[in-house]
Amino acid sequence: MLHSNLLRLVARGSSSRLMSTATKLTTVEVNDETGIATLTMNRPPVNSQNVQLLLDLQASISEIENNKSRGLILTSAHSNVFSAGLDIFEMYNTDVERLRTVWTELQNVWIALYGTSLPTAAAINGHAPAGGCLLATACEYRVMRPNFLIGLNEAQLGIIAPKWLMSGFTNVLPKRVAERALTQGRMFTTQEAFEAGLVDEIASSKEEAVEKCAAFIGSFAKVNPLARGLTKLQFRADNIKEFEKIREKDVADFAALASSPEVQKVMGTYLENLKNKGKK
Ligand SMILES: CCCCC/C=C\C/C=C\CC/C=C/CC(=O)SCCNC(=O)CCNC(=O)[C@H](O)C(C)(C)COP(=O)(O)OP(=O)(O)OC[C@H]1O[C@@H](n2cnc3c(N)ncnc32)[C@H](O)[C@@H]1OP(=O)(O)O
Repeated sequence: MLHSNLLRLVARGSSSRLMSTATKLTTVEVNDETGIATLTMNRPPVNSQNVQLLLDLQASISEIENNKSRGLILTSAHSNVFSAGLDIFEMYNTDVERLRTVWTELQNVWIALYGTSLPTAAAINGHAPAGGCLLATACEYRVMRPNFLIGLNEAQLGIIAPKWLMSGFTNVLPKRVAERALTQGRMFTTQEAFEAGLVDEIASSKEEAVEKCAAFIGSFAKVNPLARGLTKLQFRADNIKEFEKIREKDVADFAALASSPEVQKVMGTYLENLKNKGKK
């Protein structure tokens, strides 16, 4: 008997296959004509990154690498949020072990996406704060729908993001612009992000964003994939090496910080504000 979690191929129109991964919060769809895989985050309402979503993202990235797709497009199933970043509910009033797991899995997703030799692009079809921006900037190319916000807002929350978490961001922006944005905890509108170079193109719909991402990935059609991938990784090697050196200490530092009464208090107030916002 075929278990529903087994890799199954479901016909979707004439030219794409929905490859149900052994996961529930992400789906992978491979376009048969282009060979490009679309990885969709689907954790309503805002794709907040709990441990399960982080694990599912890792499984989907591995699946796409193993099924010989030509590239990966990351997007969201929701109409106005790409990803709200880490699930703050999961980090609030919990034990240190859980916090260690959250952070370890965030690191694992980042390194899987940032360090893949496959061409990657993000179709940002909604807001992308904090961990949402982290995933988008781990990709090589970004296309965003208008009138949304993207950025690393940690400084606004009184939190210092580690260097690896900022490295995709600092890769794509001039140093001075990145420093100012990170110290301000600035959230860029789509237009501002485009003008600064944080996103590469603006698209009026999710479909158009995915098409533009596919065109970017298609631009490598005539390039030797091994040469392309190794060249990409040479650009990223310094950040990856630096991250590998500190990754365990980084987990310990995060768990200590996030479990401290001061940061727990910030989280509690933040969650209250988020809930009250919904009531207004
Ligand atoms: C704040 C403390 C963080 C603590 C970290 C501690 C130590 C860290 C040290 C260093 C590392 C720092 C790295 C952090 C990485 C992160 O990703 S932290 C997460 C930061 N994310 C945000 O600040 C985003 C918050 N959300 C929003 O701004 C908005 O929700 C949105 C994404 C712009 C969408 O707006 P919209 O109007 O569409 O929706 P709502 O705001 O009404 O939300 C709907 C629903 O979803 C819940 N929700 C939203 N965001 C989160 C979240 N990040 N985690 C969990 N739940 C979230 C919200 O509460 C609503 O729920 P409902 O009221 O039950 O419907």
